[in-house]
Parts: sequence; structure tokens; C-alpha cells
Amino acid sequence: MKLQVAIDLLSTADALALLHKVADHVDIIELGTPLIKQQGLSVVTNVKAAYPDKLVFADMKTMDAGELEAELAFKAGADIMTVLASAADSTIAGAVKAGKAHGKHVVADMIGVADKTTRLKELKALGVSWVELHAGLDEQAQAGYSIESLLEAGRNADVAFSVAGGINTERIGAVEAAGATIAVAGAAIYAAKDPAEAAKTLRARIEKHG
Ligand SMILES: O=C(CO)[C@H](O)[C@H](O)COP(=O)(O)O
Repeated sequence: MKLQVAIDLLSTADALALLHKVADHVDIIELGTPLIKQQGLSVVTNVKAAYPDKLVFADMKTMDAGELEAELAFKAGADIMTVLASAADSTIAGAVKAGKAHGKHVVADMIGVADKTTRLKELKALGVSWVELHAGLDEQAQAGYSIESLLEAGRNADVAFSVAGGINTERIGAVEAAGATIAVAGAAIYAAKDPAEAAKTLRARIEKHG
């Protein structure tokens, strides 16, 4: 299983400072939606220039104009961009079309999708590279939040999937056991006292499980 760091900071300088500490321990660098909204797509270009050998993931959360927004992300240097799974099929198909044209990946973010089983089948047919089973920051803040419903959807999925939603050292083993190909960790790394140590520990948990 690969490790993806989600950077939900608000400046390119802070993102680069974090990456200086953690990049060696992660496979995929995600530039979060608030970061892209604050800095524009230049943050994608700057991070890709600094880390050309890493996969750079632009969390666009595109809801409309799929082909156009995917084009913008890929032209800025992204290797992977996200479209919302709840968008119209034509939006997702447009993003996938741009992904194919650029030889890059489009990921469908399942945030807020109630009927996960049905949508996962449809997304597979639409040709996304993988789906992200995701509980967003607001959902995580609700009392009684559990990652279990994401893992359950993953166990029953017939499509490659990543998981995002408060992954930390306690939860990452269960994410891997559910069959995820990528674990996405945001706050567990960027908000840690020692982000390098946090990323290293998450990586070690993955390697321990094989
Ligand atoms: O996309 C996001 C929020 O919409 C986050 O980047 C994602 O949830 C991962 O961060 P965390 O591990 O803190 O949940």
C-alpha cells in the first residue's frame, strides 16, 4: 500500500517546508483543496518542480466542467486530479477524457455519496483510475465518527480504492487490511509535532503489514 500525504496548509511556502521534512517517506504528494483555492494552481507547478520524481495529486474536487478543470490541473503539472463522485457522469467522463489525453490519472472522490455500492460500479464503468473512499474534515468532526463505513465499502468494492478520513497510526493497519492501495493521511502528518517522525511511523506500519 502506498502512502499519500494530504497537505491542508494554506501557503506554498508552508507546503514546501513540510515536504522538506516528509517527502522521503511518502509516495504521493496531495495539494489540498483549500491550498489550491488560496494559492491557485501555481502551487501544483511549484511543488512538481521541486519534487519531479513524486506523484503530485491536485485535490480539485471538480463538480462541473470536468474536462476543462482536469486540463487545468494537468497543464499545471499534476499527475493525478480529483473529480467528485457525486458530479454528473458527463463531468466525470470529461475529466477522464483529459486524463487519457495527458496520460494522467483521474480519481473520483466519494465524499458525501450515500449509496456507495451503486456509485462505485458506475465509476468503474466511467474509467476513473481509482476511487477515494473519503470522510471529509466536517464529517470527521461529528460526534461518533468512525472510519468503518469507508472500510466496509472498500471490502465490497470491485475497483481500486484509496481511503481518506483521519487516518493515523492506529487506523492505518485496518485500511491496509481492507484492501486499499493507497492510504491518505493529512492532519496526522502536517499537524504532528514532528511531521517527519509521523510520516516515518505511518510508513513503518505499512511495511510491517507487507
Ligand atoms: O481532502 C481532505 C478534506 O476534504 C483531506 O485532505 C483528507 O480528508 C485527508 O486529511 P485527513 O487525514 O486530515 O482527514
